[in-house]
Order: sequence, then structure tokens, then C-alpha cells
Amino acid sequence: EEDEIKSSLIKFLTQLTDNNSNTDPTLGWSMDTDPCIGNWTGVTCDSKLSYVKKIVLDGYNLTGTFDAELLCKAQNLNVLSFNDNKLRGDLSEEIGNCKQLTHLLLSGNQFSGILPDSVSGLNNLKKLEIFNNNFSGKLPNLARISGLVSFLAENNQITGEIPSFDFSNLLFFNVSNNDFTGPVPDIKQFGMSTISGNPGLCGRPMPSACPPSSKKGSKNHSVEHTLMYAGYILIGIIVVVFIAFKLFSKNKTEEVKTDVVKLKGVSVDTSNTKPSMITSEYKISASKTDYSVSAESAMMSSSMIVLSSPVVKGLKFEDLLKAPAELLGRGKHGSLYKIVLEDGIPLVVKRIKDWAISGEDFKRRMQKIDEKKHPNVLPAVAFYSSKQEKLVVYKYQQNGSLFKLIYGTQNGETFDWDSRLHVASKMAEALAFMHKELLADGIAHGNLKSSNVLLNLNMDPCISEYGLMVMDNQDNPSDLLNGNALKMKTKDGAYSTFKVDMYGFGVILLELLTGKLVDNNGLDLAKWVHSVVSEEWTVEVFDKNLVKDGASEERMVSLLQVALKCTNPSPEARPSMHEVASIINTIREEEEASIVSEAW
Ligand SMILES: Nc1ncnc2c1ncn2[C@@H]1O[C@H](COP(=O)(O)OP(=O)(O)OP(=O)(O)O)[C@@H](O)[C@H]1O
Repeated sequence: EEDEIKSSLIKFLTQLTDNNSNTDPTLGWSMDTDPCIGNWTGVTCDSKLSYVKKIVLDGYNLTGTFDAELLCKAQNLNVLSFNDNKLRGDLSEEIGNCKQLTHLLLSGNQFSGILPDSVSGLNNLKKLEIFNNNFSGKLPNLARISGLVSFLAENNQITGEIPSFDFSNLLFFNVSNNDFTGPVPDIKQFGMSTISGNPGLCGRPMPSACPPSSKKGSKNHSVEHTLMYAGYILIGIIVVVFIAFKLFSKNKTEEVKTDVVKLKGVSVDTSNTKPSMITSEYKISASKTDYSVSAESAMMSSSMIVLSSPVVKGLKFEDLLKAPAELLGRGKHGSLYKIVLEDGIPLVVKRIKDWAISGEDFKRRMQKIDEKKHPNVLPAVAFYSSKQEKLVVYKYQQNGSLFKLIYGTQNGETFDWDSRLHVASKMAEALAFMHKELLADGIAHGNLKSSNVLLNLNMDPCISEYGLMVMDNQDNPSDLLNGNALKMKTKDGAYSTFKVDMYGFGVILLELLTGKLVDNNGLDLAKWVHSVVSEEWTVEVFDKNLVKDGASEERMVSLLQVALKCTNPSPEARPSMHEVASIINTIREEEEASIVSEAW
């Protein structure tokens, strides 16, 4: 079979080098040698040298017709690059036999005829580049290829409508100077020049408006559409009824519970707490509707420990209860409320759920953490502990979280490479400091993720909720499925959350680099990146906004390598925060040096 592939490839090449001026028209492709070990020009094999993976013959003066049937006998081909030759004729249907193709690059030739339907079946295709040819006719349904990042087809004579791509997934797009007709797609990010030279296009910003029913609308089509719209309307009605119902029943209950304070769920049972913290027995039950301060509750302030923060001197527990509260989030580990004190200071209160830690241990832990101050770690303002309740108070950060910043960029805000690198390096320094200082106490962050990284007024990262999570010491197998719980057993048998932090940090780096959302505690994003990178198409993992802005690929790759080390499934293999911080600093210095040299 190998011989068959070899002879097909050689036959394929002979047809292209017939009248070639090359000194050696065989380009070293010979039956006597192995394509993977012999010197076959332009041929690259997989790492095990078992099959031909790429053929790159750009600018080899190749002429004649491109026999896809012969070529695609090598079924494992990933990359075909024949740019800038003199290839003529049709691209035949058999190109579809190269099922593994990720790159089909044929620009700068004299291909004619239609692009065969089989191209739309190349599911793995990432780049399809056919510009500067004479392709004509309608395109197959290329929108089916979900992973496509580049479609460049300018300077052909292609007709029909522009494929209905999901343009937000494309990095490179150009169909200018063809004969496309139909409506102009939403391609803002690419600019109108990428569709110019297609006089038959209609709708804004073209001079001609699209005819109202430009769709040929066969009967089947219109029936389908009617059904679809009827479905939408039905769903709409259900949603409206549901919301109305909810609102109605909520109004009813609110008549009973007079207060809007969401903290009212807080139940403070002080009967079992240490006498040093609480002087007498008072109970505020969850069902109690009014939290107005009573003389007794003032005494409870003693269990509220206000840390060194000057912002809220003398903050009392009842101040928290009194202030109007807004639920910001309800996570796996508790709820977060925003409150505004009487003097207008906004705070957030984290109410930690199910934390089996004694009041003393909690107090000691919070004070240990508070002793270590770093400008990029958000200090707690106060905390409160009773048997049922653990509350930690922070200052409200009006600039939102890193999570919002990364995913907000889709709405047109920019978060450029320089700023991302800045955030990464500040975070790494802060965590390296905290890890070092708190190593002996075994207090790591425990729940590092981009929503716990806030931005201060200078847009510097501010890591929140440090140390509020303790990993339970049970080896819960279901926990092992999510990345957060990839724990490491230390010598004395305890688990170290420090390596869990490394994983969390790695995922944040991946978010910064890819701009992609994390599912399932980051495991999916990490898995995805690991798989793309192992297939060698590293560049395609990066956020296209970064690529578009011309961020340095070299330094993005360096940061990606750090992220991959941090998200190694095996905790022992992950680096320390100290190592990571120094690598990231080096990357940043290189970035700064390059900006300086560019300025020259
Ligand atoms: N001090 C703060 N100032 C402003 N926003 C904050 C502050 N702390 C957290 N937030 C934001 O409030 C939202 C809810 O926070 P919360 O901590 O409940 O969610 P989470 O981090 O997803 O969950 P968890 O920490 O329980 O795993 C998040 O978007 C977070 O970024």
C-alpha cells in the first residue's frame, strides 16, 4: 500500500513538472526512497515518520492539471500548499478524499471551473485559500466547515451568494473582485474592502437595496419558515407567561417579607460561640423579617473582626444587615452580596457555604492572610464567624473582574496584548509572594479563576478571596474529574492546594491567550488547547483580536508554554508560582524591549 501511495504521488508530480525548467523535475520524489526519510522536496511526514502529512510546493513553477485523485491516495495529508504556480483546470471532486486536510492553499494559479462540492465535506479544514485564480460558479456550502479560520478567495469569478459563515469565527476573510450576488454579510471586523469589486451585491453599504423577497422561496422553504416562526412565537408566549407568573408570585411573597435585604437569609446563632467573642445569647432567625438594630444586636459586633483597613473603622455586624444588599452571585462555595453602608461606602460580603472550620481556626487563618500585604491581592476589610455563618467583607471594586474584561472585549472594548501580559505578570508576582509567605501555613488561594481577579482603579489585577477555600482531605473521585480538584499529596499525606492554584492560574493564562470561555472548571479549555497545540496549529488557539492587533506570536507562544505547564494534569509536573513569575517577567521584558526597538 505504501508503494501505491508513493507511485501515485510521483505520478501526480510528473504531471506538474513536464515542461519544467527545474534542474531536477522529480524534486527527489523517487520510488527508491521513502518520502519520510529520503529527500522528497516539500514533503513532511508525521513525527513517527509513518505517513505523509504535508506537501508544500509554493512557487515551484509547476504547470498542468492538479490530479486530486492521485494526490489524495495519501489520505492522511493535512496540508496542501501549492501557492504561486501555474496549475490549470478544475479542482476535481476527489479532493474530498483528503479527509484530514486542515490547509488547502492554492492561491496564485490558473485554476478554473467550480470549487467542487466535496470541499464542503472537509470538516477539518482551517484554511481555504484560493485567491488569484479563475474559479467560477457557485461555492459549495462552506459554512458547514465549523473550524474554518481563513477563507481567502479574492480575484476569481465566483458567483452566487457569499457563504453564510459565522464570521465571528473567521480570522481572515476576503472575497473581493468576484461576481458574488445577494445580500452583503455582516463583516464589519474585516472591512468593506474584503467584499468590494462584487457589483451584484445588494443591501447596505451597496448602492442597490436587496429586493424584498430575494430568496427564491420554494414552497417547501416557505412552509419551513412559517413553522419556524410559529415555533419562535410559541416559545415567546411561554416565556412571557412564565415571567408574568414569577413576577406575580414574587410580588405576593414580598408583601409578607417587607425588607429587600437579601442578607436576611443569614441566620446568626450565637448560642454556641465562644464567650470571648459573644457575650450573651441572641438569635436572629432567618424567618425574622425586620433587621432593624436592637440594643442587643449591638453586642454581637464583638464577633465581627475588623481588620486593619481604614475604610470601615468600627464596622459592625448590624451595619451589614442594615444596609441594602444586592446579590452579585451565588457560586458553589457561597453567595456574594454588594452592600452600601450609610456613608456611601460600597462593600461586598462573601457568605461562605458549608465550611467545616472552627471559629478559632477561621480567625487565625484570616489574620495570617491579612498579615501578608501585596498590592495585587485584595485585602479583606473584616470577617465574621459564628457556628453557622462565615462572612468575609471586601471593598467593592467598581472596575469589575478579569472575567468580564476578557469576555467583554467581544463587545468592542479592547484588551490588548500588552495589558494582558501586564495582568499576567502582576498576578504571578502577587501569587508568588503569597505562596512563599503562606507556604508554612499551607494557605493557598484555593479558588483561582478569572472572576476572582478584580481590577482596581489603575486596571491592575487585584486577586480576591484569597484562602477562602480549603480543599477537603477526602479523595473524592468525582472531584478528580474537574480541574480544580487535581490535588497533590504532600509527604505527610495532606493535599496541597498550591498546585491547584497553579492549575487555576494556567487556566487564566489560557483565557487571556485564547479569549475563550472556560467550561467545567477550566478542564475543557485546557484540554482543547492541549489538543490543538499537539496538532501543531498553535497559532489557531490565540484570540483573534490579539492576532489581528499584531501581537508577537513568539511571545504568545512563550506564555502559552507556561500555561500548558501549569495545566499539566499531573500536579507534580506543574511549576511553582515563583518559577512562573520569573518566566513571565522575562517575556514582559522582551516585549518592552521590542516596543522600544520598534520605536527606533
Ligand atoms: N470585591 C468585589 N467587587 C466587585 N465585584 C466583585 C467583588 N468580588 C467579586 N465580585 C464579582 O461578583 C460576582 C460574583 O462573585 P462570586 O464570588 O459569588 O462568584 P464566583 O467567583 O463565580 O463564585 P465562587 O467564588 O463562589 O466560586 C463575580 O462576577 C465577581 O467577579
